[in-house]
Amino acid sequence: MPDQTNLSPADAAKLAASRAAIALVKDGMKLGLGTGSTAVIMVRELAARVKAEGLNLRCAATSQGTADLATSLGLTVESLDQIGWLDLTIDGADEVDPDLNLIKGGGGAHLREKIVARASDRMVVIADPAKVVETLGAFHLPVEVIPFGEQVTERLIRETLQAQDLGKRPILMRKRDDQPYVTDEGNHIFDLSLEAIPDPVHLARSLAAIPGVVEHGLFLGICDLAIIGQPDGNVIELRGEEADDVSDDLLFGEGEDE
Ligand SMILES: O=C(CO)[C@H](O)[C@H](O)COP(=O)(O)O
Repeated sequence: MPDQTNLSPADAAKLAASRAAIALVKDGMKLGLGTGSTAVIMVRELAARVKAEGLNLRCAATSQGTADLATSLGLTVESLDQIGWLDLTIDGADEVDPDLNLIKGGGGAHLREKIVARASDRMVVIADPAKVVETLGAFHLPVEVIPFGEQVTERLIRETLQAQDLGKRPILMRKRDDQPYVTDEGNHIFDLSLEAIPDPVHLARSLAAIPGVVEHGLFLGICDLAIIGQPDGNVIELRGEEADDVSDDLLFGEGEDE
């Protein structure tokens, strides 16, 4: 297992969050495994615990990359439909706000991530402190679109943003090696630079109503608990109503008001 002292502060925080989340795992559970650098640390830690304790788990992965990693480490990975419903999903996030609303999809997996999270009794987010924000939107908002007619879809997204006074900044097609990034489902991603999203519910509803949009990266009311790791190995848990006060401490320092 990695020694916390040899890690960057961000990785040490991700490791602390991962270990705290894995402590919630019980023998016989059906688990959703997230995607991203924090999820990679979590999957490695989980595999080590399964090996050490002989736990019997069934896992559904949120991306092919996570499925490959988990399988290579000896975890039992099945399709979501084979498992049916999950006890717990553990995943990273790009942003977490005081109401536990999230932006996800920095790793391009938010479609499967949202399906898996919604098919879980509990979704726990693991993150380093940089992911905690007061208002969502500084991180670009990923929107997965069907390639057919994607320029029309882009136009409809732009009109939606303009109608909500969010339309002044660019919409970029995500690229890899100068080619459109292709998701596990064969779709493309537009990244919306918005700075701030004052009304995430309104934006989420409008984006979901555009025909070529498959899924956006706003996860609203889905996360039950956010475990924010600290570089010193401690964690801070944000849950439901308490999240407001605790995330103020994370954002502004303990005891300080906004
Ligand atoms: O949503 C995701 C992938 O689609 C990731 O959870 C998110 O991008 C956070 O990634 P990382 O742990 O590498 O910061």
